[in-house]
Amino acid sequence: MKVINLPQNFIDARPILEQLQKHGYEAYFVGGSVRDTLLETSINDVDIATSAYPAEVKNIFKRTVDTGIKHGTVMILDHGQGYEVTTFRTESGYQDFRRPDSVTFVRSLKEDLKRRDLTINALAMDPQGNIIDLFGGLNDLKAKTIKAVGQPAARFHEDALRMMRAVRFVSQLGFTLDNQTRLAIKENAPLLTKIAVERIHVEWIKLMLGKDPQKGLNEFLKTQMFQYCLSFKEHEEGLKKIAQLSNLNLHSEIAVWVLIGHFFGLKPEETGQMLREWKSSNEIIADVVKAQKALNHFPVLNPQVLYQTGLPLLLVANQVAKYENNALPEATLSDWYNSLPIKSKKELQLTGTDLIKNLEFKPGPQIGKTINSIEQLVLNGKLPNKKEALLHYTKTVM
Ligand SMILES: Nc1ccn([C@@H]2O[C@H](COP(=O)(O)OP(=O)(O)OP(=O)(O)O)[C@@H](O)[C@H]2O)c(=O)n1
Ligand SMILES: [Mg+2]
Repeated sequence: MKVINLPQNFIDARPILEQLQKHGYEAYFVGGSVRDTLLETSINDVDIATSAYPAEVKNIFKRTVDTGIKHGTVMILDHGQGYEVTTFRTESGYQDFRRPDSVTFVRSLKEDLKRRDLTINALAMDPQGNIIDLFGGLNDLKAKTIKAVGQPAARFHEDALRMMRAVRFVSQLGFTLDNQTRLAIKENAPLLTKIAVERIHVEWIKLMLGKDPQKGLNEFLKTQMFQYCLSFKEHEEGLKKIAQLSNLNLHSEIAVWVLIGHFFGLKPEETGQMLREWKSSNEIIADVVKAQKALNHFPVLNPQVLYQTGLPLLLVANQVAKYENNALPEATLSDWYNSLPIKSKKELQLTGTDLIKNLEFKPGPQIGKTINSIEQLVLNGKLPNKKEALLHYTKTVM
């Protein structure tokens, strides 16, 4: 099989492969970019694999950087943008179920592809676009099957994260999990506890934002992987409810966690606590907590809630509200928000300095308190947002 119209990323990288070939080595595109090209979806970066050893690669090109030399990866800068080239390799050991004890460079493409996770990820493509399919990847792409290369259990012992990757691809591609692969995941699911939570997190979000998250979630449940992902083990019912939602179609990580917190029956602060275990950033945690708080008010939103949440997070909460039939038309939500007299404190036409200059306030807590009260009055339409009026009110009433 040959890809006729190679995407531009491959064409740009082709001189690197050709130069390796000119020196007598093999060089191929491998991994996700080949898979996605065959699926006719867009690609980002291309991975290049070669029979040349790292020292040999460095001899051929003028400008290289040792980005992962121990694992055989060298970055080549000769052709504008940097390209990572990795020497064919096999691995051995895997005592920690995460990474090999040792990496051995080899000259054979087959040896390299054999230790990759899934058949659809074990395809190679030469610079002319010819596909090299040594493990049935093309067939599985056609049959829409997610299947481990060779013995599934062996692949999962090499890197237990691959079990999550398999189910993530079920969701992302809408493919079906091969039976043997599913069985092996079920047997080896406890190995997930050996994997850094950050890595599981990435796969989990990709799963939830995939094109068929229900399908991915059902496999996540069926294989029992959820039992080994932090507090998910206590929320089988919540996960099942989510897996049964129709048209699950979220657009952001924040929406994913708001939905989860909501269907797990957690209070916003408890969702925040769960996210700390998942090692989310403070920024994401704050946004999720805010959006879930707003969700609890839907579909009745007073100015206070609109103001505190902000439009982007209101729209996120609205996405989740859909699954409780509480959602508002987005235009209505935007209109409500846009008709707020002020969107932030910065827009308030009265500042602490005004109070000091005009009303002889002394620096101290009283200033903040006054500004907060005025902010509330303006927000609720009780006072116009005009400096004169606000000063006058402060002077005569407060
Ligand atoms: N645990 C892993 C991770 C990666 N790979 C191999 O390395 C390639 C590149 O890995 P990565 O970029 O992480 O994944 P992709 O398959 O490219 O998927 P994505 O589109 O998410 O980048 C994969 O296709 C696969 O051949 C693997 O065998 N086992
Ligand atoms: Mg990739």
